[in-house]
Amino acid sequence: MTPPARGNEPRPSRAAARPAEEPVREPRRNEASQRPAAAKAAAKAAKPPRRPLKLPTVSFSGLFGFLRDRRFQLFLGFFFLLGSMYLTIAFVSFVFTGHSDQSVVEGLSNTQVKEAGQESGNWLGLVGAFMAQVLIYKGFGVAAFAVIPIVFFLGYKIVFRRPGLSLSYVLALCLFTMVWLSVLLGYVVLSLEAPDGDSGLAHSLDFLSGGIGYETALWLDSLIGWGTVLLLAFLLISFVVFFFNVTSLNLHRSGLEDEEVDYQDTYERNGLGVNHAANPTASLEEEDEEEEAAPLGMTLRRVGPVAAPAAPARPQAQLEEEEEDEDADDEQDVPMVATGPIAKPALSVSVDTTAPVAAAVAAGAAVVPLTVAPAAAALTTAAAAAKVATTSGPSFSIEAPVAEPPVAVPSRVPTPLSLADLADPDAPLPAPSPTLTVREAPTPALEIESTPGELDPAAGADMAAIAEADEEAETMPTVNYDPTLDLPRYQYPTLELLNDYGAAKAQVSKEELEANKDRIVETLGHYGINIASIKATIGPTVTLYEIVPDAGVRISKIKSLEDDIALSLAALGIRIIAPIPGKGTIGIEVPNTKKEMVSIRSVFSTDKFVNTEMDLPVAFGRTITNEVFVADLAKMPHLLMAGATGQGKSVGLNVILASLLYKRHPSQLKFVLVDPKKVELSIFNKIERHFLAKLPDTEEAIITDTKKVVNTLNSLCMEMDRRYDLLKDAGCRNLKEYNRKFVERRLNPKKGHRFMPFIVLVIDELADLMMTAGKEVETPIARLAQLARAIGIHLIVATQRPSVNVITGIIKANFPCRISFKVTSKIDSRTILDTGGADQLVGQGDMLFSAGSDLIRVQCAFIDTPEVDRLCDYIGEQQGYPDAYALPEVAGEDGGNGGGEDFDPTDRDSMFEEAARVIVTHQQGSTSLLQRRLKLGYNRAGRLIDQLEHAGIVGPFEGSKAREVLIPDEYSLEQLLNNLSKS
Ligand SMILES: Nc1ncnc2c1ncn2[C@@H]1O[C@H](COP(=O)(O)OP(=O)(O)OP(=O)(O)O)[C@@H](O)[C@H]1O
Repeated sequence: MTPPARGNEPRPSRAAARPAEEPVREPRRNEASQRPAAAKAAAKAAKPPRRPLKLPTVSFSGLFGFLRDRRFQLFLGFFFLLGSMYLTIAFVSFVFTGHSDQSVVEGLSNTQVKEAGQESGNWLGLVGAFMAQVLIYKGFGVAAFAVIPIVFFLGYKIVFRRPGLSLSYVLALCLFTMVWLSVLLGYVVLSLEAPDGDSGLAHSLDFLSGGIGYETALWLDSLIGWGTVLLLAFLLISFVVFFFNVTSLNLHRSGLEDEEVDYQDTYERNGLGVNHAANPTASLEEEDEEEEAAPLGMTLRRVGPVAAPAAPARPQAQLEEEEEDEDADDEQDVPMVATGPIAKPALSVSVDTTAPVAAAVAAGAAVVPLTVAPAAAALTTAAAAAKVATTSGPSFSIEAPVAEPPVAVPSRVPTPLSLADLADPDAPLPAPSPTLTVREAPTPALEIESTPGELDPAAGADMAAIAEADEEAETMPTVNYDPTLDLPRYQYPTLELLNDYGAAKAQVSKEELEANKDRIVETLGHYGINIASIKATIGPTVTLYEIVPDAGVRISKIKSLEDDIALSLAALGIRIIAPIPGKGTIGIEVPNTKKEMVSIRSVFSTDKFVNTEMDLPVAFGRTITNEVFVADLAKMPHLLMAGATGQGKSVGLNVILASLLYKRHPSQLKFVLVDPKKVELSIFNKIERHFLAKLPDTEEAIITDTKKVVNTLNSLCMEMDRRYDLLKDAGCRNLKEYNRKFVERRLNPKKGHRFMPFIVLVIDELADLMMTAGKEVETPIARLAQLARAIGIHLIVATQRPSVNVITGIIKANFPCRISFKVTSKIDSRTILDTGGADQLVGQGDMLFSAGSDLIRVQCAFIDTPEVDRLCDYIGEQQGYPDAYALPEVAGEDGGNGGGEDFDPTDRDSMFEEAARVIVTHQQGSTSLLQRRLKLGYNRAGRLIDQLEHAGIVGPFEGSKAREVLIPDEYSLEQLLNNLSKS
């Protein structure tokens, strides 16, 4: 259902139209008119019939071509602006002079204009009096003032070309207000009338409603009587519901819903009409028609070079070709699109500091809704808790944070301890020393070293390109491009799609805590290790006991007792952290007897996730201190996941995908899903036209066949190659900078530039691929992992078998961020994390997240298959792109990037030789150079570069640098081309 591209419209170019007009030029007509009629007739008979082709072409664009003339637009725009002023003055004047002018206007047919004008009292003369009379007195009463903003807005839009409210938005609002208000006032006036049909007051007020308002009210009154009031109320409510897209009457809306409203607002500000309800059946053509029908200067969504909303998934080549067809001055005429939400930079990992407040609150009051007032209550409760802590007995104390910000608090009970219980002065206090402190304090924010992938400026800096890009910047329009306008009605998923498990139940009793503490103290005591103090922090899966040993005790001694302590506690999954980094204490993680399930909804509803400014935020779950753990995939920049079968990998992958689907618009993110197991990711098929990318001419977007995986990986390498070329051309160091520049319209789509979405490649089972395709997949994965960070391609690779022949050295070296669910042996744990510990996890989503030196234990959130299903249905049922996002085509079965010997010369592009000459003349092996010089689309230029590589004209891809040109001069090239054609 691709709508006709702009460039394909049967619109004659100016050059083509001119010769067609020549036969009817003035001089000939004059000559002809001077001849006698008979001679004229003879000449006419003798003249060969005029060829139909010579007739001037009559087309819409030809007829209304003057509308594109900026001078005419300005003329019209100022006409409206001044017109609105004129109306304002005339209307205000009517308030004072309307009564006296009434007879003048009504008697116009019998009076001379000059006379009538002299009689008229309106400040703007007879015309002013007439307009006010028609619009106010006969029309809509005072509500007719609503015409003024319409006229003003029309002029403003045409003159200033500013993005913002759309005309349809203002029209709908003003017209509704005008009609509704005049009928309401009509009804009021009617009600004030005496039953005998007249009343002085009503008569003096009847200008309020105007004739139309009064007559309509009268008609309604005779039809439905008092029901008129109800009808008006109903109309008002309906209008508000549709106009402001009210979907919920819940005043205590979660943050995520609020955010949707923000997006909505953005759309409205962007001039996208008023009804944003998802309309899965609305075709893209319809949208285009709407735009075409909009009056001059109001086609805000016709964003020219790139925004063509109806064909967003079109390959860039097509876009470019369309653009080539545009008139040269089209660029100036391109109407603007308002700024939309752009991904902002963010820290890579953050921790939800609300959790401790939640914990404290939850301990005192079980459920705290997501409103500000309860958050304040949280503070009060937390303060009370702190007070309790200071007054508690010497052998058992509780710390609770006081100064937490009043933020949204998740409705859950993160810790089983009841402050009320513990504050009870009569409660029996445990005797043994040392003191156990149950701590619900925040841990310091976890930060992964920010390693934004950047092109080496020295290697890639092409100063000429940068200068050129800057030069372009000056000539391009300054209004911003909004990629989300591709699918303006897209609704972000809501929390309602996810299961609500309610507030979690208390899992760890005070007795359990005390018993564990006693056993730890006792066990260590057996080995002569005395403890100064011990604190417990309760998490969803494990409780962390933090020990401060007596002075002089060696840490390595405690570490060596790990197994003994585990034995004496009779618990699996004990992990000893000695020392806890940055704290100088020793941590012993003991699994809780009853685990708490962390629902995805409870994680997604937190302030941390809702308000995150990360580019690709992933809410993994909760740390052992109950804090929500959100990390930025864009900063990781790739992720390796391992875990024995049944330990939560698939759920973990779904959590990652769901997080990204909740936070990104389809125009900003694409997934390439590789699922050798064939069943794990198939559920995401439904969002193919929104979020998936695939090779052209392939049926399924989710790749299950190894051969296709190789092609897809090679295609991604090509995409990476092209993106690097574009970045270099734009003088940008990473995707973010590039997209910012593009959004600001400082990059020219005619030169191949485009808005680039993030691409996330997910491989669900690497072991399978490595066994069947080995090096063929290892090499492109490693290349992508090494180089793709700066250009927004991120990899998530999962495997059941973290053995060294699957996670090879080269793969591992390029995945600094790793996640391990429970694995079966310490060796596996070392393979994936470079340290033990993953073998000690308790399963069911218990995981270790490693980012460089940090190792964080997280209980992965749980998302069930029906939830994923609902999420995908919700997105899939909305209007999407015509097809999945097209990855570059790869030349042959082997992917086109390698296999030089198998190259088939007959496959060469018809522009091969020309491309070779361009490359050799400029001594620059770049795809974008070919695009510019030969006016080619992306795919074709990319293919040409591959063919040139096969032919030995350019060297292999070198990341940020341009490819090396292997032929020194044109003479050598001609010889080579001769040889090639002979062979
Ligand atoms: N975060 C979690 N919270 C609670 N339970 C979980 C969690 N993750 C997984 N589980 C439980 O473990 C089961 C297995 O999880 P999952 O299917 O993700 O394992 P897997 O590692 O992908 O296994 P395989 O590799 O065989 O596909 C789930 O059905 C669920 O019952």
